[in-house]
Amino acid sequence: MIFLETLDGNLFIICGAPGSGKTTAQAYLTENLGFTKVVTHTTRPKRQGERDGKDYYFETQETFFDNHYLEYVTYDDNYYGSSFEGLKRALKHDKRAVIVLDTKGVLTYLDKLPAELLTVIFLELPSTAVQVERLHARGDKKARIEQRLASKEAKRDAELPAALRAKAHVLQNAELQQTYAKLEQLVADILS
Ligand SMILES: Nc1nc2c(ncn2[C@@H]2O[C@H](COP(=O)(O)OP(=O)(O)O)[C@@H](O)[C@H]2O)c(=O)[nH]1
Ligand SMILES: Nc1ncnc2c1ncn2[C@@H]1O[C@H](COP(=O)(O)OP(=O)(O)O)[C@@H](O)[C@H]1O
Repeated sequence: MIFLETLDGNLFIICGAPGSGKTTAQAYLTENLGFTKVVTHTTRPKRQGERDGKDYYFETQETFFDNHYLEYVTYDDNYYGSSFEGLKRALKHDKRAVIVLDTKGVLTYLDKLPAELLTVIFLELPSTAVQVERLHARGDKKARIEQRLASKEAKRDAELPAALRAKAHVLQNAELQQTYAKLEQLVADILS
């Protein structure tokens, strides 16, 4: 059993709509700013180029429940969950970790973990047209994009939920270098 009160350090949580740049922002934090990624678990099929244990732990409907979850959700008909072990491992490493969650998961984290541990970033897209363009550019097929954007979870996460307004730092992800600069500034503000 892992006790949540024994966790300390800084956990940055990134949320936002599909294609808002969550994975891109997370990679910037891990590759440039010394963060460790919390790898989460999912039953969704691997996208081209994704690797098991790096992008996600890819699970089947059967193996998904072999893990101990701090929380898990259904998103567009697949399970996604973050394990106690993964979180503890990432924070132990250098006490600066980053996780990508849907907004329901963010609310659970705010409920279960000490507030001083958490920084929440909500990424905003300039427009729906840009969102679709970026999902195409990532290699998602038209039918997949349509299904994903029609899901109730994607619709919910298109805008910052009211319950997160007081806590989330909203970052518009338009021009990428500017987004990176905003991330650097936020990290400097929080960690200094
Ligand atoms: N609550 C929760 N959400 C997760 C977890 N892992 C990923 N997600 C979220 O699941 C959603 C779908 O992720 P993904 O299939 O990678 O699609 P994407 O948003 O298009 O990159 C995103 O909002 C992720 O933030 C998790 O462990 N818990
Ligand atoms: N500011 C940006 N300008 C142009 N392309 C971007 C920008 N941010 C992210 N992308 C690209 O958009 C696609 C979706 O980004 P991704 O990080 O996978 O989003 P998410 O994880 O939120 O679904 C990727 O191909 C990524 O390289």
